[in-house]
Amino acid sequence: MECLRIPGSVVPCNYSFPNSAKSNFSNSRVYFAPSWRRRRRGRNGCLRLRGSVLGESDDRANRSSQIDQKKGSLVLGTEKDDSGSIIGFHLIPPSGDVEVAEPPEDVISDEVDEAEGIDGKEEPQTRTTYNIVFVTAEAAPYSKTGGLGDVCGSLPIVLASRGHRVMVVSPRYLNGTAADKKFASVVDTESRIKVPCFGGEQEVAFFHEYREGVDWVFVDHPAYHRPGNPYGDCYGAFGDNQFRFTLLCHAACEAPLVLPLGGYTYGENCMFVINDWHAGLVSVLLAAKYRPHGVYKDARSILVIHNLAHQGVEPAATYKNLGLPPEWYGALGWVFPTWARTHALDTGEAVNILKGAVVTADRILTVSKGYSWEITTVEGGYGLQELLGSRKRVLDGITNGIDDATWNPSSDEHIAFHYSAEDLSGKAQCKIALQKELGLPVRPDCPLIGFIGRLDYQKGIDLIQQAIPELMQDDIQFVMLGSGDPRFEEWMRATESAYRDKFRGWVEFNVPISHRITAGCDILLMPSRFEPCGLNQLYAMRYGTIPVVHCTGGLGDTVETFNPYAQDGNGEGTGWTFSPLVKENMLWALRVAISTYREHKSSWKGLMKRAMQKDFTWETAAMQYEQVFEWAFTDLPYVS
Ligand SMILES: Nc1ncnc2c1ncn2[C@@H]1O[C@H](COP(=O)(O)OP(=O)(O)O[C@H]2O[C@H](CO)[C@@H](O)[C@H](O)[C@H]2O)[C@@H](O)[C@H]1O
Repeated sequence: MECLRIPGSVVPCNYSFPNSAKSNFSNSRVYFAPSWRRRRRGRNGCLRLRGSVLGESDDRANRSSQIDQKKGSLVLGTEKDDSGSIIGFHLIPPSGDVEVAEPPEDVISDEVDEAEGIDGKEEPQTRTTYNIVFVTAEAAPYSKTGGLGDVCGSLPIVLASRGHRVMVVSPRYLNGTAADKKFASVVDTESRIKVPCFGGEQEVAFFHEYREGVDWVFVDHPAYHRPGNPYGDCYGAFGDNQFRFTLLCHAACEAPLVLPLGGYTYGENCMFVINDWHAGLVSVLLAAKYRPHGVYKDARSILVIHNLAHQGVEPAATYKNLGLPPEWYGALGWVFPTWARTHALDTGEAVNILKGAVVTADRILTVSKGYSWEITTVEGGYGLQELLGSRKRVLDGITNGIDDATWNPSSDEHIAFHYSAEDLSGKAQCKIALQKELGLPVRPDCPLIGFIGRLDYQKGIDLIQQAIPELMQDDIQFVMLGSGDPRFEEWMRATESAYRDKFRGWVEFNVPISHRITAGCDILLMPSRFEPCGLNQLYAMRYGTIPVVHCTGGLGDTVETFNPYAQDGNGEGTGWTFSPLVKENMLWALRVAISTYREHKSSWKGLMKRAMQKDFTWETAAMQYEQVFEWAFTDLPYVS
């Protein structure tokens, strides 16, 4: 058996790893390349680079690709054209002091056949592959309170299907309810590390599941085991969230180094995709704790901002708990403006974890193009606008996709009747089924308006509150599903009692009913004050439910206002956007939508079909992510 040795220890002598990490690095081991690697090998045992996001032609099949051992410790796969010129590189994902054995030839052949498909269908392909490590507070189906869970549950799978090696690191939440079953299939890796933070060493464990091509890694610690959701309970946000997510970030930085997943660590050359403030310490740790010791010097980090309103701000005195060198205070240091201080002696000094990530991440992404601009303005920047503006060169926006397996009206397991853009009859039946389920009068021709979302200031619930007395004068039905701010929950219950034959307020986080509302309604209302992307309008369009939205962030980017003059009302638009965000505008847009539904049936059908046919697939977004990965690796990593 031929062995390829990857030389060069990644562990510098002056860097102290926890014991568990040392044991993984101290022995050179011989491994069979795991299945994710075998899948991408050609029959000759060399890595094959197939397909391209850059639009290369089919003659790529003739190009040779081989494993080269470069001077030093880096190993690159090179792609050459017919003349032998090198036209591309990719990093062999794991590095570290390990030996990799080529699997037997027959194993390789089987994997290649499988990858190409018996029917000759090409798998999704990519040109350069990366070791990608998502760090996130939530990932569906294991944990979800909103859109972050959806994104981190779907995008990693699509990137893995495109040839990348992908790990998702998230906490193992147990809250003593049936939701704990979601972690039933994850297993204890028996790998433990000690995290130096909060004045001591915290032992955390790693659990793991390999599912749909992704390594789902769960950080386990007693702080993640308590009633409530990932961030809080009925009394509000947990007081130790800074501690809980500091643990997550430290553990996520160690995971690629210490976990031999499939017998093989991810190694140092990773692309960390860090999501929101909960994961924000990762890029600070890379810059402050690892790179000065020669570790992760070739890794990159991308901060993905799903919601700038939450930044992980705590008193300045907590800085010493974070496990960072004292001289790095400035990266996180934050001073509240005078008006936001509580008393005359309050200096307003704080640590802001998201700010630290904005400073140290190699690139910054928001979840739509529109939002990437908004966060550089006073209105949308939540105090970080100037800093974000100073990083404009590396700031971009990529619109989220939707998971077609979960959100597809022709196969959705939560809805009673299936339908498609070609045959819409099932949608009418879904509407009747929803009216029955909600106990509303069954009236197929009565416009049914829906709202789904967190009951939060962001979502503009107060505007709906203001508009309801007027809206209830119209011949419509309205259903709201949401949980969050107790004042809005109470208002929804009271409104349902006041308008029993027209309004339903379902106070709960309930995924199946969210699918049935998405399928059964005619119109989805989203008067969000700001919306980094918004997924519900994307789901609604996929289900032929017409969105009426405030023109902000991702809502403005994804919903195209209906144009009654284009092709006699049959040409353009997938919904209605309104701006500015005032009750009158919202009511006006809703009423135009309602009259179009009632009086212009063929225009409405056209709207539904165009909305359903819009491309919001993760494949499209994943290709854009790959482009940003490439840019990040082209630039030098952040150093202080
Ligand atoms: N009561 C309930 N029952 C069942 N399901 C419910 C529910 N309330 C909400 N959901 C679900 O949670 C998700 C919410 O996604 P959004 O994108 O609308 O919002 P969120 O503000 O959480 O996400 C943030 O991150 C995402 C992802 O990047 C951005 O799209 C968004 O703009 C940003 O605010 C949807 O899947 C929705 O169906």
